[in-house]
Amino acid sequence: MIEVRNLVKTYVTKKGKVIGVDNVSLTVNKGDIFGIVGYSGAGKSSLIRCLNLLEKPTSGQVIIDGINLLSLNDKKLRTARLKIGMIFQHFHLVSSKTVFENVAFALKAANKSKRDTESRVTELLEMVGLTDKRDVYPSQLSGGQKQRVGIARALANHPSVLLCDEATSALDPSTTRSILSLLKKINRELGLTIVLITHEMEVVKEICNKMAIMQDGRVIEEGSVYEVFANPQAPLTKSFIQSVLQFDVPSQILEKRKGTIVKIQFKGSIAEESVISDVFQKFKVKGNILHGKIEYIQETPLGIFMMELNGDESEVEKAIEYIRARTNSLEVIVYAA
Ligand SMILES: Nc1ncnc2c1ncn2[C@@H]1O[C@H](COP(=O)(O)OP(=O)(O)OP(=O)(O)O)[C@@H](O)[C@H]1O
Repeated sequence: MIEVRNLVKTYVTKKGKVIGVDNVSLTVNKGDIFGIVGYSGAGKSSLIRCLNLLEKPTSGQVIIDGINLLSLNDKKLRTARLKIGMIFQHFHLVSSKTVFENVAFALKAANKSKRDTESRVTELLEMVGLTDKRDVYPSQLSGGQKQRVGIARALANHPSVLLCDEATSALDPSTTRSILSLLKKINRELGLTIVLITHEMEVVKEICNKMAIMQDGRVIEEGSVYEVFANPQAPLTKSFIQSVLQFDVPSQILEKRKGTIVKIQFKGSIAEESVISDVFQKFKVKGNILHGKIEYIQETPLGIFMMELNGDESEVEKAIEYIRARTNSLEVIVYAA
């Protein structure tokens, strides 16, 4: 488990103080895949680099598996860091070393014997699907393969936490998916806690169970990925969600409609019920679906529909109340002309 308490990171520059992280407190539970999202400059890198003290916090606490990292001397910190793996956007591999040597290098710090190193690296390369690449150099690998080496190296010392610093931002969409599914597999099979930072909401939607949104060094919203997607509060969160759920009806289309336009969200098992068809049976209203989709987030459905309802005002009103009561989430976008 990771606990971040009142973490502050300020940088002193020639132009004065710059705030990287502004009083952030977070809890990441064991086994979580925790995504931290924000635009460039929001403080994500500063925060994740403070989690293994690559960046020394100005104040606050970072407690990993019960150990306050800021209380450790250099030697103890080096040992504690072996339990915190990290992967990077640009992989950070040593170009003059082979794949095997890059991974083995991580075991040097832990003083492993040659034989233990050989068997551990072999096991790791198998885990990330690179057994046949053990003797090649990084320049002969694709971006996805380089990141797999990075993952193998990060896992070498059996860490309990893996920090991912924009780990898929330099990769194409299909390679991104394969790396994300590898991370998910590692999380599931090894019970590894993963913290990742990204500016891509798609990444969070794909693998995280918890998330936080950062802006100006602060966490402005956090929670389970499903709840944040279904119920975003802050304007920035809403715009991030919009970018991935892409729920837009052109205004020219909306302007032409004569009925009442409603946006309905179906959460969880309600998305599998027949609320909409029931409405048409129960009330004298006609419906016209303008947009609709069901997203699966954390394997739980989230349905979003935009509909035009036509009929007598009182029937439309009853239909709206019925849907509202069943879904808990109906927003009238435009009332009938
Ligand atoms: N070494 C540094 N010296 C001075 N200021 C810094 C340093 N590192 C980060 N900052 C500043 O701290 C703030 C947060 O930057 P940070 O890199 O943590 O954000 P980010 O969300 O990771 O953005 P990006 O994705 O662009 O890296 C920014 O204003 C940035 O300019």
